[in-house]
Parts: sequence; structure tokens; C-alpha cells
Amino acid sequence: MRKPFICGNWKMNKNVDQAKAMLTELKAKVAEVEEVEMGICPTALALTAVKEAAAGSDIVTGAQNIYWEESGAYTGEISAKMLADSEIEYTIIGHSERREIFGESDFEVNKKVHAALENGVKAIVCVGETLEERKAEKIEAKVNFQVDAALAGLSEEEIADVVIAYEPIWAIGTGETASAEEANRVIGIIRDHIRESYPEAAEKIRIQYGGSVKPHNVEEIMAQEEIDGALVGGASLKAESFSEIILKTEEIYK
Ligand SMILES: O=C(CO)COP(=O)(O)O
Repeated sequence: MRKPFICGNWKMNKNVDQAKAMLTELKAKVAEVEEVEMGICPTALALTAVKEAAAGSDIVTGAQNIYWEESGAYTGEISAKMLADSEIEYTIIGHSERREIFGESDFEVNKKVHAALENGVKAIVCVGETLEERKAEKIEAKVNFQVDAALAGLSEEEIADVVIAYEPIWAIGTGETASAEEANRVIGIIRDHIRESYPEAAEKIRIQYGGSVKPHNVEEIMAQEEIDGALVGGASLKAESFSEIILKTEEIYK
């Protein structure tokens, strides 16, 4: 069975002190969790503080973005190598906000995925359709295209270790979620698509759902066969709601 992964994406929220305070609170609440992998992706500024504050717990730390070069004249960027040197385990790549607001392309997403894996940093690759694409029945074409582009050139072994987050763009930060069944259906489509080329990796790869995951809907979402976790935005900002999401998932997988 795939171990579910519940990961908080803090986006551009929390300064260093707020990040540390939340980790202290969260650690106490999830100390007994065994069946769920737990992660927090703070801003780049708070990465090492979160890593240190998470010490002694099973909470892993992830960045929200990287650049693919190792070092050099790339003002404003951080590299996968730098994450690895600070023992940061994960990085999100290709979040829809980065694609939409910062113009990140599928080509860049692929380069970032390669850079992450080459440095031993695990990638959480985000894919998802807009509302227009959903209405035009282009969900499958969109997500499969993004998955193919992101995973191009990786070995089957590497793909097995990637995490994909299916985040329908219209469900992010809106309070609207895809129904649990619909999220399960699209994640199943993604897994079937991966299976066509990488049958072994398809069974191992974890595919999360993201988009307004909250304590009140997490059970329904996590009870679905294909869904291997969640990438949580708003509800990951409070120890109370994020721990509730984790603990409810733990109950399902126990
Ligand atoms: O974008 C998301 C996680 O990466 C989802 O954000 P919300 O949970 O706030 O909708």
C-alpha cells in the first residue's frame, strides 16, 4: 500500500517566528502519527527554521520552488543543491500559482524536476485544469500533457518516487473542492496514463489531491482508492486544522 502524504503548502505566509511557533504546536498534536507522511513547505526564508523545529518528529520539510542551476548569477533563486545541503527533503514544482503568476512553463517544470532528483530532493509536481478546460472537457488532455512534460526523461525508478499533486485550479483557495469521487476519477486517469509507459511506477507513485482540503472534507477525500494524500493550502496554516486533517487520515489508514 502507498503511504499517504499530507503536505502543507504555506505559500507566502508566516514569518520565521510564526513558522517555529506553529511547528512546536503541530509536533505535539501529531506525535503519535505513524501511517501518514507529514510535510510542511514554508517560504524559502523559513525553511531551515522549520527543519530545525521539526527535529525529533516525523515532519518533513519542503521548498515551494527551485531553480535548476546549481549556483550562479540567478538573482532571487535557490537551487536544489542548496536544499540538499540543508537536508530539505522535498520541493513543490510547477504549482499553478507559479505557472499562472510567474509564467512557469512545462519545459521549466521538467528541468526543475530533473534538478531536484539529481540532488536527492523529492519533487511534488502540481498539475490541474482551469475551469474553462473543465467545461470544454479537456481535463484528461491537460493533466496528462502536464504529467508527460514534467516526467520526461526520468527513469521508471525516479518516477516511482515523484509525488504528483492534482490540483484543479478552480478549487484552489476558493472553498470549492472537486467532489471526492471526481478527484478520484481524475487521479485514476493520471495513474492509468502513467501505467501505459511505466507500469511499476504507476503502482508506487503517490498522487495527492489539492484544492480546499479542510478538516470537514478530508475523510471523504482520503477514503478514495486512488488518492494518496493531500497538498493543503489555507488549512495548513493553523496547527489545529492541519493536525485534524492528518489525524483523520491516520484513522483511515490504520
Ligand atoms: O494550492 C493549494 C495547495 O498547494 C491548495 O490551496 P487551498 O487548500 O488553500 O485551496
